[in-house]
Amino acid sequence: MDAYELITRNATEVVTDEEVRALADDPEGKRVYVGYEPSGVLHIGHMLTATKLIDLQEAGFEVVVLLADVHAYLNDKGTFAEIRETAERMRDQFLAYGLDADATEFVYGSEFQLDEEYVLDTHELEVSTTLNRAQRAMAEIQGGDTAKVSHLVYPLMQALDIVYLDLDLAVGGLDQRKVHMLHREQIPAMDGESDHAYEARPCLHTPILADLDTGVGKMSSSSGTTISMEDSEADIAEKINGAFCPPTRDPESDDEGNERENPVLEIFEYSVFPRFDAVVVERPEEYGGDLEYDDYESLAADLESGELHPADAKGALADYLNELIAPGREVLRELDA
Ligand SMILES: Nc1ncnc2c1ncn2[C@@H]1O[C@H](COP(=O)(O)OP(=O)(O)OP(=O)(O)O)[C@@H](O)[C@H]1O
Ligand SMILES: N[C@@H](Cc1ccc(O)cc1)C(=O)O
Repeated sequence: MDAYELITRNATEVVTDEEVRALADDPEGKRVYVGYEPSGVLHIGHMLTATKLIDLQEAGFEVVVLLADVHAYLNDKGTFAEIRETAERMRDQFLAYGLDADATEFVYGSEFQLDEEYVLDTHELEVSTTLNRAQRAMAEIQGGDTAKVSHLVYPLMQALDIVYLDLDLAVGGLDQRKVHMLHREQIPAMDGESDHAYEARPCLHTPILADLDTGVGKMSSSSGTTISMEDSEADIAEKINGAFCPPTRDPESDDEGNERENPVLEIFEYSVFPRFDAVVVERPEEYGGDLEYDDYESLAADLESGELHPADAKGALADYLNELIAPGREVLRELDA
């Protein structure tokens, strides 16, 4: 796989393709980040972007993980002291998940977001951005139903982080795209207080997983079922066993099932195949024996044709997910001991 393929595999969107191709021509030492509101426990949504960071690390990028403590505070996720404590827990889980400790820089937002130049730059963006624009950027990020003033400052600061961390590429789930678009439009128009380059950076967005039980809407940790590093092997098996996984999809039918995604296949595609060379589905001899897949497409085709039964696919998915999650679970156990 060449650098461009590795950088962009499983990305839903890159902005712009031309800029990302230029990075792929010489990725060594380029800087990329994902920012996370510290929430204590990594869930499968965080893991998707972390998997992309692992790809980028392999391609030669320097990875920055922003533990966005100030942003979590602005999004009403707790007191500042509580947020700082959960950030520390999250850092260890990212390393356990497979990020290379020597090539990953962890930065707290509060390390630079309270500096005078940064604060003045935020104010400059407050002057140049309409209320409507900031609110739209936050639509998929804002916690709670009521927009607060803090929710309007939040996306402006996120747009500025990309400048202050001297990044060459910003990565996030597709829910971050409007903030990234705000970055691309507003930053080049700034006067700016600092020596950083006020230039728009390319962005890469990872997919949003569908709800595990229904395949409709977004998998969410506050409602519905999600997989996290707190889950035991038995929890994972139970959750995956209950997941929506229709055996076949008939494109001609207007049955409701066709509007749903298949979360089991999504997790195979975005979380499992990028981390394992091959996937083995164990089956008793009487049902045809083990199946081995080198790529996602052949597994999906077998599920579609009926060669692979959903129950067998789910069993394998639970095993592979457990393997990915086990080291982080161990870290949590040690922290709580
Ligand atoms: N369904 C999903 N699929 C992929 N990534 C997701 C998903 N949900 C959240 N993320 C990612 O996980 C990170 C945390 O997002 P967020 O706090 O919104 O998730 P959450 O804990 O599920 O929140 P909520 O309970 O409000 O839905 C973000 O980086 C986001 O892009
Ligand atoms: N907006 C991100 C968190 C974040 C904060 C600041 C950033 O610079 C980047 C990302 C989220 O929804 O989780």
